[in-house]
Formats: sequence, structure tokens, C-alpha cells
Amino acid sequence: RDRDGVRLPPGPWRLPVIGSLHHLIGKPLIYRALADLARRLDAPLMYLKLGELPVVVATSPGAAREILRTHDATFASRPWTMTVKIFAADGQGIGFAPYGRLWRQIRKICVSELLSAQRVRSLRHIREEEVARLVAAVAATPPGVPMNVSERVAAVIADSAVRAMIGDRFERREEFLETVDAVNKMASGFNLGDLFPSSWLVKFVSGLGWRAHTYHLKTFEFMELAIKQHEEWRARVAADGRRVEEDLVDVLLRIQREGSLDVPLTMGNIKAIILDLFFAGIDTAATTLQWAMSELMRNPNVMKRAQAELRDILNGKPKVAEDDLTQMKYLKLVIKETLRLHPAAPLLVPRECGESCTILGYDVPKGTTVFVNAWALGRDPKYWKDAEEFKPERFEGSTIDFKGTDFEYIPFGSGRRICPGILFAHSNMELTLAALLYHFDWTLTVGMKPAELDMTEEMGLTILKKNDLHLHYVVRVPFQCAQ
Ligand code: HEM
Repeated sequence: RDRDGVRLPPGPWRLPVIGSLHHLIGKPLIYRALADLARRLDAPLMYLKLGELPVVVATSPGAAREILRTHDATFASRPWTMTVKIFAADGQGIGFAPYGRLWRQIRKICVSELLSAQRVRSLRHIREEEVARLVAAVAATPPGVPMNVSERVAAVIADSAVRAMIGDRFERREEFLETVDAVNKMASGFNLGDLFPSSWLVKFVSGLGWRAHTYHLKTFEFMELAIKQHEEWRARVAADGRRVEEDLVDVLLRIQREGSLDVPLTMGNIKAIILDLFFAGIDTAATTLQWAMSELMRNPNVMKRAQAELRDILNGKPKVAEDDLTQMKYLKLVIKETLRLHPAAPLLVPRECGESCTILGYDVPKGTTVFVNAWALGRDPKYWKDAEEFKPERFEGSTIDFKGTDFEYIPFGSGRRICPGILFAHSNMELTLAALLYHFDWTLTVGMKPAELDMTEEMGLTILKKNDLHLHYVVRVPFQCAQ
């Protein structure tokens, strides 16, 4: 207990000014460094001072449950850092909106309209078309030339998501994706400018404020162009007399027009919501697929079983359709196991303690930033046999699921702010992976052993795969029929 009678969770020793930062210096994969510290200190709940920022990290299912379920409302906001503030300047979206009326309303629109099961179903033709384009593009790669699987997978996920949102492919796609990538890296939450919010010098030297402003303006400009492109596309579709499903921008504009909302939606809100869906939905699903393909290449027996399931069930069918996916039990387990070892958001998205409270007998002061180390939970040998091994079979006959109630496995978070895009993500990931495994056999560069495949991670808003995955392929189910 300190002099004020506060009993903080245990944590590593601190230095003046920088606090516990020296424990993380030179360790860019922060979730790994935090997991090591928690293990060394035997601290399922750990307290650190990162610069000026008081931080608590939860690294046991019990601690995660207390934060995300028992005290869910207390931890339902996210830290309002300088970067977040700058990005919210022209209107708030959903991801970082403080817990309150506006967030509740946008969340309801996301859950019941934008990302509902019905909406996801209605976007099926887009996914099927984009995946068919991917298959065609792979098959058109000249034999002997390795294909950049990471790039292809990222493109199909991005195009499907963009078409779901604005109806059409985005004309500025390349530039936009580069910006998403750059913001993803900048917004990892461990920037000096965010760790020393009161220091003008640090802000100036780190250049964070300036960079965040630039990216904010750039991303909002992209949204303006995307909405303009959407309107032009709608006008063309109407002139041709075609009937197409509502896309997500249509839905938001309709809700705004109907005007029956508790808190009216501004155009700033609409742009910020769409941007949030891009940021939350593209890199996460694309990265998960890259890890899935990499793990399959490192584990040839798993690859064999997944392909056998697909080829048995589809039995020469010319293409994978979404209806077939319900039968692909093993494929679903492959994705589940990938999310255990490679949760796209390893520390979830940070929460903030709204009221001082007690967790596992320790005091967590109001204003503390809270991370839940989902990456460490998914690899903890206390809860997982052969924790580091890729074994989709472990989920066979098991009730453990990612819906936010099994706290050793929470790749989508839990509680009020659990990811609302689980179904949207799975629909894209399952169809893309199924098509890649069904139509093609994949091989590594000649002479490379599966265990030698590069699995280096890079920290951003998501755990990125540092180096792209390049593979050779052989067509197994011919592409000509896949249209
Ligand atoms: C493999 C794919 C994905 C993973 C692993 C993932 C993971 C997460 C996680 C861990 C959170 C934070 C949850 C929490 O604080 O408890 C989150 C939030 C969120 N995700 Fe996802 N996500 C994925 C895909 C998607 C997709 C495809 C969309 C939408 C198109 C989406 C939309 C969102 C939104 C809007 C939030 C913020 C929710 C809020 O603050 O209320 N996500 N996601």
C-alpha cells in the first residue's frame, strides 16, 4: 500500500520520469515483452507507469473476466490519447467513442444494421465475385514465379470490404491502403507523444501531433472521395435500371435522413464510422489469413486434412459457394486455431478505468489505461496443452469459443465493446481460405523445410507478418470452371 492507502497491483521497478518504460525499450513486440514481465513477476494483474501513463495489464483469464465482464461498465471507455483526439476532431466513429449516448447509438446501428447477420448475407455476391477474381489472378501467375500470397489476400479482403461499404471498388485503393497501413503502424498506442501527454518537447520531437493531423486530414479526404464515388456509382446503377442491395454508406445516409435518432448523425460521424470499419476490418482479417496460410505451410498434415475436407465435400464442383462453408468443420477449426496463436489485436483495443475499483484485491485508479493480453492468454500452457503448437484438432468436441465468455480465448475481446464484426470477418476469411485451398496445392521455395518458414512478427495496431509470404502453386481444380 502507498501513503494514500492505495494498493496497486505489483509491477516492475520504476525510474523517475520514464517510469517502467526501460523494461520495454528494444522490445518492439510489446505484447511479448509484457507477457514475459507478467510471468517473471507472477502478476496476473500488473501495474506499470509508461512515461506519464498509468497502465494495468491483465494476463490471466480471471483478471480478464473481472475487467471485461464483472466490471464491464467501468472499463467500457477507451483512453482518450492525443492521437485519438486528433482523429475524432471532425466527428466520432465507434471504435474510440467514449462510453455514452453517442457510442450506444452507433453501436446499435453497427450491430442491428451494418454488421448484422442479414446484412452480411446480403453482401455475399460481393465476396463470391472478389474471391473468384482472386482465383483467376492466382491461376494467371506464370508457372515458376512465386506468388505474393500476403498481397493477394490483403487485396481481396480490402476490395470486398470497400465494395460492402461504398458499393464499388475504390478508385484510390492503393493510396488508401498505404495510408491505412501507415496509420495502423502509428496507432500502436505506444508512441512517445501519447506516453508524455503533458510534454510539449516530447510532442514536438516525436512529431506525433503533426503526423496524426496529416493522416487525419488525408483519411477524411479519402472518405469524402469514397462517398462522392458512391453517389456517382448509385446514379449510374439507377440510370441502368439495375437493382442492387444497400451498401453500408446507403444505410448510414438513410438512417441520417430518417432523422429519428436520439443523437443526430453528422456527415463527420458517418465518415468516421466508415473509417473505423475500414481500420478495424481490413488489416485484422487480412493478417489472420496470412498467418493461417503460413501455419498451414508449416504444418503439412493440417494442410492435407483441410484440403481433403474441402475436396471431399465439393467433389469437383467448379467453385466454392458460401452455402458449402457450413459443412467445412475443419476449415473453421483452422481459423479458430490461427486466432488463438495470432490474435490480430494482441492486447485487444485498450480500455480506460472510468471509476477507481478493486480487481483481484488490488486498486485500479480512475484514468488507468488497461490492456488485456489476449496473445499471452491464448498461449498460456496452464490452459492449453502443447500451447505453442498449431493443432486445430484441440477445438474438436470442445465448447471453447471466441464469443467472449471463455477468457483464455478472447481474440475478439469481450463485454460491451466486443468486436461487432465477427460474422463479417469470418464470412470473408472462410470463403477466401476455402478457395485458396480447394483450387490450388501450395509449395515452399525448393529446398526450404516447413519449419524454416519465416514467421517474424511486426507490431502495429494489429500483429503484422513482417515479411510477405511467397508461395508456388499447382492448380488442382481448374480455374476455367470457377466463374
Ligand atoms: C479477424 C478479424 C478481427 C479481429 C481479430 C477483431 C478483433 C477486435 C478486438 C479485439 C476488438 C476490441 C474488443 C474489446 O475492446 O473488447 C475489436 C473491436 C472492433 N471491431 Fe473487430 N476484429 C476483427 C474484424 C473486424 C471486422 C471485419 C469489423 C467490421 C467490418 C470489425 C469492427 C470492429 C469495431 C467497429 C470495433 C470497435 C467496437 C467498439 O468499440 O464498440 N472488426 N475487434
